[in-house]
Amino acid sequence: MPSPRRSVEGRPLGVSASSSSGSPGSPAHGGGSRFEFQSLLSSRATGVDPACARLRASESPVHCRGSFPQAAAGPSQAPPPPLPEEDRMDLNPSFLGIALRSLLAIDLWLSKKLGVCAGESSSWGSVRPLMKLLEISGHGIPWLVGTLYCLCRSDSWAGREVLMNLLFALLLDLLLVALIKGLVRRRRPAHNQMDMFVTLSVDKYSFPSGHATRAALMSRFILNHLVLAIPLRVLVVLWAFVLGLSRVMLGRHNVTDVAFGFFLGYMQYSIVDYCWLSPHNAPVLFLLWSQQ
Ligand SMILES: CC(C)=CCC/C(C)=C/CC/C(C)=C/CC/C(C)=C/COP(=O)(O)O
Repeated sequence: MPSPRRSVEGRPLGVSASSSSGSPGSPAHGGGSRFEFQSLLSSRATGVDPACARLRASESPVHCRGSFPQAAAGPSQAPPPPLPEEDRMDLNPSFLGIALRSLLAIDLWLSKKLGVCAGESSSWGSVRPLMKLLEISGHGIPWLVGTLYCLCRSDSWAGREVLMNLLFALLLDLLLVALIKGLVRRRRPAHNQMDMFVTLSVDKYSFPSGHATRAALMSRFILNHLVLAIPLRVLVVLWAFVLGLSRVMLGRHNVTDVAFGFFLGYMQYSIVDYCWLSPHNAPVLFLLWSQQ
């Protein structure tokens, strides 16, 4: 980020970045952009912030030197029109802002480092086919088709109940992931090749990872409703973890997309468990199904 003192064009205090190419307000995109200075008095939409006024009047070294004609011109001169909100960058962002930007920077850096199967020519390009096989194992379509098939074949009420809830869980997952992807609209990493097996339109976005939510949701569901030997239980957890990791290795996602995906999938299971469908609370659903 250019130093405010070096790129002074006008007024003291608040900094605004006006760029024609970078993302607005983002210091990460400030390269080549023109930085302007604007009085905090004019950058605040309403009233005068007393702290800013004090700084402007007496404590600003810039102002004291008297090297800025507009600042020195006195209160009678009309303040310049405020820049659009998206062109401004606060000089003293909050601790949360700094923490989030740092997390984002670490996320992007780590995701790029881990994206070793992003292309055939990448350092681990030879394991890309295996990663893509894993991708299919966590895709929504095989899970939906498999559940519907088992539901049709099931001849016990207990089995039907579990499968009905599994179907509900899968549909809830698709809905929530599509909703969040559509709201957040985070682009997939630049190094991703968009060569995925059947996608929905929101799947051009990466936050959260749908494979990670499914991995967490399905593994929790299986561990709670299937009686499995310990090695198989370990395998289920391992599958979920490796599937999440493979999303970053394939370059499909950043680490935070997968981490949040795991969290969301875990929480989705809690919702499904809480709303557990049974012939007692959803008799119509079960009667309809039994007439198929
Ligand atoms: C069969 C029934 C009852 C309903 C069909 C519902 C439906 C719209 C299914 C679509 C399944 C589908 C195409 C899911 C996309 C899965 C996917 C590619 C997710 C992206 O994962 P990500 O980890 O890259 O975010």
